[in-house]
Amino acid sequence: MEKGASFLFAGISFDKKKFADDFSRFKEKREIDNPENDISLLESGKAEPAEATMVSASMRKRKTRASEKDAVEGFNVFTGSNKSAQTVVVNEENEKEEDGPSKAKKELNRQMERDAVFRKKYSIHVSGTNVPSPLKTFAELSSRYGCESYLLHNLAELGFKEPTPIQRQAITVLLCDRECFACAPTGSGKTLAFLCPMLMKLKHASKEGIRAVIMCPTRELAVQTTRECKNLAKGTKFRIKLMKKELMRGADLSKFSCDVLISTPLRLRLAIRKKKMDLSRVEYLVLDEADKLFEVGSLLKQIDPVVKACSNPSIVRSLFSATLPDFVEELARSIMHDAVRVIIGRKNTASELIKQKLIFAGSEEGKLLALRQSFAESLNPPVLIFLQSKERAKELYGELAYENIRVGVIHSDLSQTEREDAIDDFRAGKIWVLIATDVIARGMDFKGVNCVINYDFPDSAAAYIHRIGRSGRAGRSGEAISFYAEDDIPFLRNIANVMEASGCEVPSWIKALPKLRGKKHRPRRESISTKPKDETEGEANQKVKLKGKKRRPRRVSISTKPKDETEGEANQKMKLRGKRLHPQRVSISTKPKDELKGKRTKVCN
Ligand SMILES: Nc1ncnc2c1ncn2[C@@H]1O[C@H](COP(=O)(O)OP(=O)(O)OP(=O)(O)O)[C@@H](O)[C@H]1O
Repeated sequence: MEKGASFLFAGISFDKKKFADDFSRFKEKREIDNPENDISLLESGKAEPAEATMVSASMRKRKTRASEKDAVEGFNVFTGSNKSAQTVVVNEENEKEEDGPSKAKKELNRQMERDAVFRKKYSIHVSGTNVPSPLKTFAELSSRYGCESYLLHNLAELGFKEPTPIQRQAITVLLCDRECFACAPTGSGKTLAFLCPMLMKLKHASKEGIRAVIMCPTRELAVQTTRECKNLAKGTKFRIKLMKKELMRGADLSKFSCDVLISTPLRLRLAIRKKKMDLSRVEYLVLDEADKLFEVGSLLKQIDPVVKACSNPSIVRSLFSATLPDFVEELARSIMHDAVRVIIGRKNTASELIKQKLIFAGSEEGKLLALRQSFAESLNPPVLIFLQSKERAKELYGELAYENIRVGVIHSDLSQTEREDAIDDFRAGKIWVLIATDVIARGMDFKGVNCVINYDFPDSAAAYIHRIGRSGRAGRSGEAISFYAEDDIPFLRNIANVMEASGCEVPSWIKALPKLRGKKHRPRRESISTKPKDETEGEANQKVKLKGKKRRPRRVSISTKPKDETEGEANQKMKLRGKRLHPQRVSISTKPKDELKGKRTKVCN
């Protein structure tokens, strides 16, 4: 792990003067703290004032912090829901030993048993102390947490009838002011799992600084999350802002305020450093695709100062991803306060709704042939094709652009507008096959992608899970095809493990391959292009410019005549339009011209 990682989430100091209001509230709440009441309120699942539920949870959190317990207290990681439930029961019994068995305690035990059964049904695994009961229905947002009617209305408008497993658990955890790191399969509704409690916690629009921050690893994902957040907040006055270039043009952002700010780490870091953006009032911080953000390298360096700048002591931080490697868990465990870990199904597995296939293509040439053949046999758009670099994406685009397929390309060399256009066109069905780099491999929600093709083998199991997860979303089925060549064989086993874990068959010879750990697989690959390099690049660039125009490619002339001659004829023809056709024809005669003239003269005479 990089050195900088140790600073993550650190540096939070409480400025009592600046936060005098918060401080006095904090004091008040501590005075009325009563853990037993908290738990029975939380776990009963009955209608109760939202305020009471949330306040009690936040009190518990603050009490834990104030008592200076170990920061990771309560992390019975991998112990599962039953055991954590037991832990709570034992703690409760110890605390109230002298009171003897009470009705409330019995009810609490029963509730915990019910929760355990419910969690098992939805493959929800939790670790941490006093984990709140999962949601049974969206209506409980109102009955248990007093959510505003606009939210239930918007959920219904969006067609969401019942919560997905991650929503059932993560929403209640966050509503109880508990920090949370969550791992759930791709396409399982993680976005709503953090947006919904965030809007509920913010309650109403306010102009007091920046109140919530969501960090996403790519601009595309930030745009999508902003749109989803606005959809969910329809009918409210919440100011939901995407951190755009235009916003950065402001000379000083120290007074900038909004309810929700969605950004990539780089923009936000620049805004803090160069434009004095103030994040000290942020109450809610989400790191979406957390493992990507924590990847050692540039992103980690960018999020560190952002996380430090979010210095509000009451902040609730959460991490979400479909893949949660051990190093991210360790980092989260060591830095978050009394966090709850929520895992849906098995960690780091692909969605079971995706039919996965491996195809041996031998060489680059073999891949192109296999792709063309599969399109010829059956093309079932929308299809996404992933390549390992923008150069290769351009090359494949150069090969497919003039075939009878509506194909598009997206990579980091395109402008923001061109990238957004490509995504919009793909969503609208104007593009059937979208060739892409990993820039859209994570988080992007394209409804109904039928097939994902890994033209280039993914560089890790996590990359594989995210790429293929663009299909098989929200309960729909999908297909994933991965081409592999000789070079990829040593890396097959990692992917095969993922396939097997999600119920796909894997040949035994692949399972017998030696394990490879921690290595990223990005081999130097031969060019895809069957054309000279300059030509391919030129065409790819030209195509991007032509987007939206009629497709009339420059074709090699059919004419066998020199160019000038052909053009001359064409111009002449244009002039003659509407005149009678009396073309000057080449003489039929095989005799010399003079001789012929003489003869004609003769006849006439
Ligand atoms: N409760 C629900 N009922 C039905 N559909 C839902 C529900 N919640 C979310 N969805 C839909 O499911 C799809 C996937 O959701 P989302 O993009 O949040 O997945 P995700 O888990 O974040 O995936 P990824 O790991 O790829 O980022 C979206 O189209 C979303 O509108």
